[in-house]
Amino acid sequence: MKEEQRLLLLHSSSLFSPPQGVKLSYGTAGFRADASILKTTVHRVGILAALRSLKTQSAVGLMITASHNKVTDNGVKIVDPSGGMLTQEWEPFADQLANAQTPEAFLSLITEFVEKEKIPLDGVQSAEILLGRDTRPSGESLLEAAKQGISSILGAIALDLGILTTPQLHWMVRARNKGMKATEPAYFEQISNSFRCLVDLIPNETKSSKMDNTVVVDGADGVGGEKLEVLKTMLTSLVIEVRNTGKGGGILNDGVGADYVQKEKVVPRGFCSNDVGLRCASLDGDADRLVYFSVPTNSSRKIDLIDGDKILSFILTKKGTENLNNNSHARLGVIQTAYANGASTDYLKQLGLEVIFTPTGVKHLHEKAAQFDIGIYFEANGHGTILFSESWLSWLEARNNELGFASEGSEQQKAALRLLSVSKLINQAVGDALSCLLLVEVVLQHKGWSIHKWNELYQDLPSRQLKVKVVDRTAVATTNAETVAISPPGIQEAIDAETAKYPRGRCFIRPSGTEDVIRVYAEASTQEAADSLAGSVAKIVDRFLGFSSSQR
Ligand SMILES: CC(=O)N[C@H]1[C@@H](OP(=O)(O)O)O[C@H](CO)[C@@H](O)[C@@H]1O
Ligand SMILES: [Mg+2]
Repeated sequence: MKEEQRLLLLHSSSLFSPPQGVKLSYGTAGFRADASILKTTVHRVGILAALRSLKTQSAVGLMITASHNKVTDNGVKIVDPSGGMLTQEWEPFADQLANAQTPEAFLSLITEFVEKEKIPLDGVQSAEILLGRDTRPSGESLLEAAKQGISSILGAIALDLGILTTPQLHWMVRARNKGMKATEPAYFEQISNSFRCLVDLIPNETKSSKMDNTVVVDGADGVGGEKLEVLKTMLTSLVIEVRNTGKGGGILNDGVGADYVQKEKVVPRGFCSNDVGLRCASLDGDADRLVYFSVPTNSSRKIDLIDGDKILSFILTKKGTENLNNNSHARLGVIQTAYANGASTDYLKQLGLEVIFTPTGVKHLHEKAAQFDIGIYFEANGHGTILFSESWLSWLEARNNELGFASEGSEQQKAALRLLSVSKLINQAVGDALSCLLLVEVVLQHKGWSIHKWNELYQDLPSRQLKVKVVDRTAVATTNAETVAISPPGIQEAIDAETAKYPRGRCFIRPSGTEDVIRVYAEASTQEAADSLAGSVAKIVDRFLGFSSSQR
């Protein structure tokens, strides 16, 4: 490393000191913590992003968001050149960098890594980092820290793209590296155009059905609501009413948003019993999750929830998957996590599909989905997308041209055109609530289905999720796609013994990667049973790891 570069890094990192007594970890989706302690971490991630860009000789992204977490939290993550999450191979290095205690220790970690990875840190090659942030008030100053980090790498350029949804930034990084326009207007144009194509391809029989084409969306008082207000003006044949746009003084994710709606199963702020019969949807704080809901008659605050599992199950109909199999021999992959409702997995298996399970977090699901011609993944919380492999898309393009030549307007050609449009509508870089919303809406219009018909696709098994605060959540280690706890010793046996008491009981625990808690998930044949199983297992967690046990 050049002396000039060494001094620059030393000087820059001496301006930021790491928080004391905190061990930071890259986690499920980057570093997250109370925003007040994150400046140094973000500065260091700026440097890391520049190194990643130099290593890959491509543009990378840096997003400042804490998604569904409370407004006072924030976070930072890197978007790899493909538009996906930072390669998991670099996560241990990210952890080391974030936890280095002195500028000298920080510099020596970088020197060693740059040598090992053969990163051209010579000031000749340039790095390019696209920056985005959500609407959190702490975002602006954290972004400045990221810029300072980036500017301490010679020849690195930061492009500040302002306030964006997380999926928009992922989309733009991917577009940039493919030589396409990487701007917000280009993003809106692509998704609204492909939506229009799909609407044009709706069969006449259902086009004339009396389906309500209005959807009411809870924007979580975050960036998604703001962006949806722009997108909705570019659409025909769909009316979007946005509530909780962030403009009315509501607090981000506070009693609103996809995480709240999915976990609490009650109406978000801004919705009430007058909304009976409406098709409603909810985005999370950075608009990468989408769930739907409706307000049943005579409800106090309870909702009928349509989660990510039901979005996935509804997109994959029997007829559609058979057609794919027979006409294109596409290898179809369906990916879920242990949080998927058991009834959804049963439903998908009944369609003859093989379901693959990965650990929680899009980085795992996405990686698996990318191994198929068409890989579809959703987390129960509404984060998911459909990936199309480049080679299968080329085949489809050729097939479409061939069909157009032989029999323009045939059903087969329409099917090919539909899939091509879906591949442009649905974000190929990461799960995206805005593009998913448009896909769901056009599929509903295509089928002529109401939200109630959709909800009846199968009946969810009652479930309950709880969080338990413990002394050290890293004491829990899991295996088998997080369904079995291998430490602390004896805890899994205790969970199994409890679960065995409940018909259709299923329960697992894992440390959250975004919050300082252990998550408990329980499913059973009745809501009371699911609540009781989750409660008993939460007590087991507390007994093995809780504050009370630490005092003993
Ligand atoms: C149970 C749950 O919903 N977990 C979420 C949550 O991760 P945790 O590691 O469970 O905190 O946030 C992740 C990022 O948004 C998301 O990918 C994941 O599904
Ligand atoms: Mg999110």
